[in-house]
Amino acid sequence: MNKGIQVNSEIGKLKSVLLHRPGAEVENITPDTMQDLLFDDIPFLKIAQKEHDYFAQVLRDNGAETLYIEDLAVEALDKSEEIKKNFLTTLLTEHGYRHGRTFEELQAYLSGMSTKDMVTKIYAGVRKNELDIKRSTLSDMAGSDAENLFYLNPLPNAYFTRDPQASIGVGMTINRMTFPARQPESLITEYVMAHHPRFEGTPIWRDRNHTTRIEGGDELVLSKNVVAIGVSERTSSKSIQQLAKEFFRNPASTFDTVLAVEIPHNHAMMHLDTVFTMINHDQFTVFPGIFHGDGSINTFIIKPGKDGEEVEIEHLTDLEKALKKVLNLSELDLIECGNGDPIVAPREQWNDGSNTLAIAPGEIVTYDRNYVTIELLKQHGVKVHEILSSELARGRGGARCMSQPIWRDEI
Ligand SMILES: NC(=[NH2+])NCCC[C@H](N)C(=O)O
Repeated sequence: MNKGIQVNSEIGKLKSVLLHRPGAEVENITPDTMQDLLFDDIPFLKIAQKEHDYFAQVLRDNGAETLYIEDLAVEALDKSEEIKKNFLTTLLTEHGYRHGRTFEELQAYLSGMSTKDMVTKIYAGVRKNELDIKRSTLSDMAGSDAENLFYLNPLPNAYFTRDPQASIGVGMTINRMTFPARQPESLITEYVMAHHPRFEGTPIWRDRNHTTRIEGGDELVLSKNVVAIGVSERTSSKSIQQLAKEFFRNPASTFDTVLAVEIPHNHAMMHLDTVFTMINHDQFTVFPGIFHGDGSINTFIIKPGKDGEEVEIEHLTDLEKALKKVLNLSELDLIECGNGDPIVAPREQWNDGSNTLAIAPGEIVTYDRNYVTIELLKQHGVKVHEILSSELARGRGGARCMSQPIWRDEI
């Protein structure tokens, strides 16, 4: 077992990875809550679990240790009664419950369970009909709160373990998530990082106590010194600049370059990794829909500042040029999702055709349904492991989104 974190690339052989097996939370999505819960449909849980187990098996068969974050959370919270209590208090407070009847009843209900059941329940959500709380507050009887059937909403996005945090180098960012539906997920990461013995002493580049937001799907480790970050629906330019400064300042960091890439702000492309992933030293997938009509795109190379400036920023509008520059490459192979076809590319992107998980240089895991992109990848010499995707894809995330590497071999 490797302790701590080692992720100095997107492509080094994958040795350990964090997953979350979709559970009862997925069955707590309804047509009315779907949008707030960031889903476009309701997956069939039994099949989603089968598909997820298959995905995990492919990773194990190829030499990766699979760790389930829900298990690590139980181990971390079981370290002491106090840790468990603080976690619950914070969770409830962040949901807006402060000392008072509901707070106390929820606390009693959840802390009366085994830690495993409690964690499972927190993912699944706590329905109002599970507790018999006699309340006479107006918010329980009128307005939008009264319509909500949950005291604690389900966390159906939790199987996208990529997003609540990001492993970068020897450390992590623990992320302030954009939407309330996902904010509790990074609280779970925070407790795992702080209290699980496996992660003792791990540097935290940026914690979740910020007002500016960032999500792991936007954070790509291109090399030991370069991180690419999407300026997206989920990640703001302010967070990127703050994180860049931390990389340049913190002696535990080896990163001296941040490449910010501005992508369209919409649900189909909520993170950079839905339109751009790294496959090999010089190979990437890219969705052509991110380029402006003239083929340009805003990219910004951020470096440590000189002459008292915080940082130095160079603006380039050519992605290929920017990548060559930061990675010191003379040639680059950008492989277009759906072969750039105006129907196939957006169709396959919608189901994460550009979202690949590299498990070694030139070797990836990706959804089977995106067969046009897969064929093209093979023509470009990429070794492809196809995984099942009927139900998992309904959450708008693919193999990279469903995995948080914590150890990769150096390349
Ligand atoms: N790394 C990713 N692209 N993750 C996809 C997350 C999808 C999820 N439904 C959300 O909207 O948050």
